[in-house]
Amino acid sequence: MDLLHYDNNNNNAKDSDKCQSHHNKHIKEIICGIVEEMARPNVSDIFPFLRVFDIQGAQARMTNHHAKLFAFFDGVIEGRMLLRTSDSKKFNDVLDSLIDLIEEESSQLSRHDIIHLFGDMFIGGLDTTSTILEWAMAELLHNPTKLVKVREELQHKLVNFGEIVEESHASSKFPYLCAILKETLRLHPPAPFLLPHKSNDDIELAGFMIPKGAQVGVNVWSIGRDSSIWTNPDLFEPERFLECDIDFKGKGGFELIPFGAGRRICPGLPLASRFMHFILASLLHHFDWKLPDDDLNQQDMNMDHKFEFTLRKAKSLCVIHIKV
Ligand code: HEM
Repeated sequence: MDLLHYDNNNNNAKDSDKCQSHHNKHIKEIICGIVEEMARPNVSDIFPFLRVFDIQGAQARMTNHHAKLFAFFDGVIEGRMLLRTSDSKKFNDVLDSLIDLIEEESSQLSRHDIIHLFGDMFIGGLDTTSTILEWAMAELLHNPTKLVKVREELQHKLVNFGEIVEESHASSKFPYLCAILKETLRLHPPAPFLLPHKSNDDIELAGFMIPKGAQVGVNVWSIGRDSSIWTNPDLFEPERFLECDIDFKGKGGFELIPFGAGRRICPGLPLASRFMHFILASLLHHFDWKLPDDDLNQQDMNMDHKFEFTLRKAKSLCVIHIKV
């Protein structure tokens, strides 16, 4: 099921694509603005009494970005509702299902809720998912033997046996693909400090006193590279996950928690997990990949991080796809 079609009214495929790509660009710009703002150091986080003065203008800019984002979703919902009444047209995407819910008698969901729900989903899900896929592709191009191995796994299961794989069986059917994503999340967690948490009380943890009200960040990037937990922590070795049942669902151990753990674990985890596996498998199965000529040697690839709110590649990945 699609999340939402922005283009409610276009029957012409070409115009519809154009409109969709215009909206994609617009929404990407807004989300980038929000994510950049979240990453910018703010003196009010250190001296909370300064918050009311908004010295750096962060609050004003953030309010502006959110107003644009909410206006955008409001426009999409408005268009869709009109279309449903005038043409009885339905797209059967998530938006349609949510509108069905608000139209139910005594519904507890409002249009306002949908706007905020989409806000959460897009802010929380867009940059994180695309970043992890970029890193997974970059690691595979940087380690071509692993690229060959995962493509063989997909080829073997999908072509030779023509298998249709149920999502719930993905990890047993494609163990190497799953291991690649775990290894990518270990080395390049999109949210390297999770989201800021705040302690409700004074608490002593591992010998450290965390005072009530302190802001706490969990450095999952560093947990992922801790040599007391992982052998050769800086190497990309998906094989390490084939022999053990470590998962990223925040249950059991805490050595791999790119989505957080416990009560505030990422609510988008099930969706993100499906997206990541499905998109990566599709990219690898349907295309061959190579580096552009001037960057042919995979050892020379720039694999540095850019520490922002999400842990992006310092140099965006540039690759050539060849349809197979
Ligand atoms: C690879 C993809 C993703 C990663 C690595 C990721 C990671 C995270 C992390 C680390 C947190 C904070 C957890 C904490 O505070 O302890 C979080 C929160 C959140 N994520 Fe995700 N996320 C991903 C995809 C998504 C998707 C696809 C959605 C929605 C469709 C989403 C929606 C959210 C929301 C709404 C929150 C805030 C939850 C709260 O305030 O309690 N995320 N995510």
